[in-house]
Amino acid sequence: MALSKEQVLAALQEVELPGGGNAVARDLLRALAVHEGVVRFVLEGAPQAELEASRPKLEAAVKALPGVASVTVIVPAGPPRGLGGAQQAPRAPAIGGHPTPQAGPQAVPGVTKIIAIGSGKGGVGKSTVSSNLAIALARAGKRVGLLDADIYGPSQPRMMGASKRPSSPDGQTILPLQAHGVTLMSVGLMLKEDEAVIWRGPMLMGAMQQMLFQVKWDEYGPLDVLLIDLPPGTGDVQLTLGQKTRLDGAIVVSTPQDVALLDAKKAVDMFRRLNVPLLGLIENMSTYICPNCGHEAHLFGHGGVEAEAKRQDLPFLGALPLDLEVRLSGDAGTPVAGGEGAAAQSYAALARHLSESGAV
Ligand SMILES: Nc1ncnc2c1ncn2[C@@H]1O[C@H](COP(=O)(O)OP(=O)(O)OP(=O)(O)O)[C@@H](O)[C@H]1O
Repeated sequence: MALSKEQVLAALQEVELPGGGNAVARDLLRALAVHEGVVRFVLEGAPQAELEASRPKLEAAVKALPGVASVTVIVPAGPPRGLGGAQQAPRAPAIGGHPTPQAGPQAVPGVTKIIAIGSGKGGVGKSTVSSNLAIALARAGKRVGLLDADIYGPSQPRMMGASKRPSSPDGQTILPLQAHGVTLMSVGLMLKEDEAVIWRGPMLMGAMQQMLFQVKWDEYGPLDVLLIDLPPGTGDVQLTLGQKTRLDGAIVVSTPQDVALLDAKKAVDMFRRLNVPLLGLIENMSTYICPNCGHEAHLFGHGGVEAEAKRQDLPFLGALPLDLEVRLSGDAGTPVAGGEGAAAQSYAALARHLSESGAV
């Protein structure tokens, strides 16, 4: 029988590393390839001296397997790197490795409910709604977590005004931050601000798994709800979440524009296929009131999302106006929901509705 990846992983799991644990459990393996007896992999995510010291033992363990023609173990030069190249604090785990096997969807420890916030199209305000709703729910007395799963364009660190790199006391567990009363984690917190994520599907899946299960979500107390700010569209991240954990609900954000609505319908369809209960649709950037003359304009149309919700027999959760204050406060890291104006009241009403309906 041909040599398999599983056999190689099993052999590597048996090797105790100088720093304790094994390379599989500590997620130090990258790009494992097994082809016609030729085995190659990269060791990454621990101090280089430890990786170098581990290399001969790991090579020997794989060579001892029947059917192995050659083994190449690469230890990249330089300090440990993670998140597609970001320099890491000494013991922080690397993010974005290949996913580890998991038997079906699992609960996230310390979290009662998980609600995903998605959109079909980018730029419709999904992250803005996520951060403001998280704060509004926290103000209403809920214990709230916010996971920025928008891996290619993480905006929650900026919107929530949190930029400290999360720490990891044991090199495995990642401690989330806290901002505006919300427990927060984002891939963006582990990247340099202008660094691009260039990952294939499996790396994304590994990163999502880590974000769910390696982050100590109950660091500041158990959470009533974890909101997940999804990337736009219907791709690997959405699918991984559906496979790795149980989502208790989904909210779809759209602008009233036809192009956005078309994609929002696809997001609705995706959640239905993943068997995630749809809590409803939100129309963002619905109306614009001119601050000078009070004239009401509908820059992206108006009412389209409510009509679509009706057509799909889904709750319509509300229309949020296009408001300069919303953009400015989001850019400043102090979302409007933490203040007292009309926008804050809209979000408070949304939080109340979700609480009263038992969704949160
Ligand atoms: N109701 C609103 N009024 C004014 N500006 C808004 C409103 N909603 C969102 N914005 C602004 O629009 C921009 C895009 O919003 P946001 O990042 O929340 O969208 P997104 O759907 O999460 O985008 P992406 O798909 O790129 O992650 C931001 O600058 C944000 O401040």
